[in-house]
Amino acid sequence: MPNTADRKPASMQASEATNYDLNCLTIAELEKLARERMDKQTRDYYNEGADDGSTLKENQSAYGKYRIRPRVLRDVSVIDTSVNIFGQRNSSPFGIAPTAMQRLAHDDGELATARACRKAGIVMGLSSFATSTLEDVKEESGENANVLQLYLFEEKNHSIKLIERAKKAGYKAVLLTVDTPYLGRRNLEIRNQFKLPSHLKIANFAGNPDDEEEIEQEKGEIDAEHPMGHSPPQKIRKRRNSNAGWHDGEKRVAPTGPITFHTHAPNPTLSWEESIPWLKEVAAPMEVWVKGVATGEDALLAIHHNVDGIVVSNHGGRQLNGALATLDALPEVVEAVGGRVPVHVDGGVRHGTDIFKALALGADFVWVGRPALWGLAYKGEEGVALCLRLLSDEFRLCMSLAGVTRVKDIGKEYLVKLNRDGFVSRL
Ligand SMILES: Cc1cc2nc3c(=O)[nH]c(=O)nc-3n(C[C@H](O)[C@H](O)[C@H](O)COP(=O)(O)O)c2cc1C
Ligand SMILES: CC(C)CC(=O)C(=O)O
Repeated sequence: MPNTADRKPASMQASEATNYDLNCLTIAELEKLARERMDKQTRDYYNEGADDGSTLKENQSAYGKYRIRPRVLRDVSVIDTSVNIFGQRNSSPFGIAPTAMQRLAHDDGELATARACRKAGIVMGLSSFATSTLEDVKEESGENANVLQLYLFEEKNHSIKLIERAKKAGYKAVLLTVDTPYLGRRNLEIRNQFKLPSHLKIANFAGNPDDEEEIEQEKGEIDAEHPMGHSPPQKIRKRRNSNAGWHDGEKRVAPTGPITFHTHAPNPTLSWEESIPWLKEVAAPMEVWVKGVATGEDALLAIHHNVDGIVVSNHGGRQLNGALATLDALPEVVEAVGGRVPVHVDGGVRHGTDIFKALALGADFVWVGRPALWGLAYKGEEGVALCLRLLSDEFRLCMSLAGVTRVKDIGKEYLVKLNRDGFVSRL
C-alpha cells in the first residue's frame, strides 16, 4: 500500500490533479474509451446483462435515488479513506470484483490488474475462470491481499485442488458465488456464439492432467443455439464433453470431462447444508464468504452456516434479470445481519460518491467489476490504475465535502432518499 494513501492532506489533491489523464477523467469516459478498443465479442461479453438488461441498468440508477447530506466546518484537512480488510489496510473501502477472462481485454489480463491493485493497496478478487493462474496472480500481488472467487464444481475433487492451491499461494479468502445455479440468459453472447480465442486458456484448469482437454474447450462443440449453456433448455441437447447446465427432460446429467466455463460454472445441485460446512472445512484457514446474496432470509442462512462475510450481489445484472438492484437489496441484508459479519455490496458502482452511498446504507465495503475491465482494455495496468485512482480520488473528495474524516463515521445520517414526487426523506 502506498504510504501516502493512509492519511493524505487535502492540500495534495490539487497538485495531483494535474497528473490526470486528460482524456479520461471519469469512469464513464473510461467506458467509452474501452469500448473503442475491444472487439465486439469481448465488448458484448463484458458489458452485457441478462435478458433486456434492466437489472444491470438499475444497479447503476439505484444510486441516483439517494442524495448526500453534507456537513460543514468540520476540519477535513486530513481524511483517512483506509479500512482493514482480509488482514490488510486497504487504501480505500473498495476492491476489484472477480471477473472472468481478463486477457480478452489486454494481453497482460489478470496480471496487470494484480499489479495495479498492489500499487494502489486495493484488494483483488480473482475469478476461478481467470486467464492467468492463481499462483501467477499472487506473485504479481506480493503482499497485497487476494481473494479467490469459487464456482463449486459437482466433481468436488476439482474444487479441492483449486482451494488447496489458493491456500498454498496465500489467498486470504474464498468467495463462493451462489447466484449461478445456471448461467443467466445473455443474448449477445448467444448471438455472437461467444468462445475463448484459441490463444487463451482458462488457466487454473489447464495443464492439469485431468483437465488437459479443457484447452479443446470451444473447438467444435458449441451448441449453435445456446453456446453458453444458458438456462434450462426445453429439449435434450448433446455436447461432446459435457452437458452440465442442461436438463435432459426429467433427469439432469452432471458434467464430466474437462472444465470449461460453459459446463462447470453453473451448478444447480448446491445447497446451504451441503456446500458451506464442507467448504468451511476444506478452505480453512481461508475465510469463506458467499457472493450473490440478495435477501435478508438468505443472509440469515449464511450466518447460520457460519460464513465469514456476505457480498450482496446480482452478478452485475448477468444472472436473474428483474432482480432487485443491489443497492436496494442492501438495507434488508444489513438489517438481518445486524453487524454479526461484514456485508459487502457490488453492482453499478461507477463513482466515488456511489461508494460513499453504499457505505452510508450500511455496507462495510464495495466491489467494482466492469470499470476495471474497461481500464484494462484502455491501457492495461495503467488503465486499471487509472480506474482505481479515479474512484479513490472521488471517494476521498466526497468524504471531505460531506464533512467526514473517517470511513467508520459514514452513516445513514449522510443520506436522504429522493422520492418519486421529488420530496426527500431522511433514512
Ligand atoms: C465480464 C464479467 C465476468 C464476470 N465473471 C465473474 C466470475 O467469474 N465469477 C463471479 O462470481 N462473478 C463474475 N462477475 C460478476 C462480478 O464479480 C461482479 O459481481 C459484477 O461485475 C459487479 O457489477 P459491476 O460490473 O456493475 O461493477 C463477472 C462480471 C463481468 C462483467
Ligand atoms: C465463467 C463465467 C461463467 C464467468 C461469469 O461469471 C460471467 O460471465 O458472469
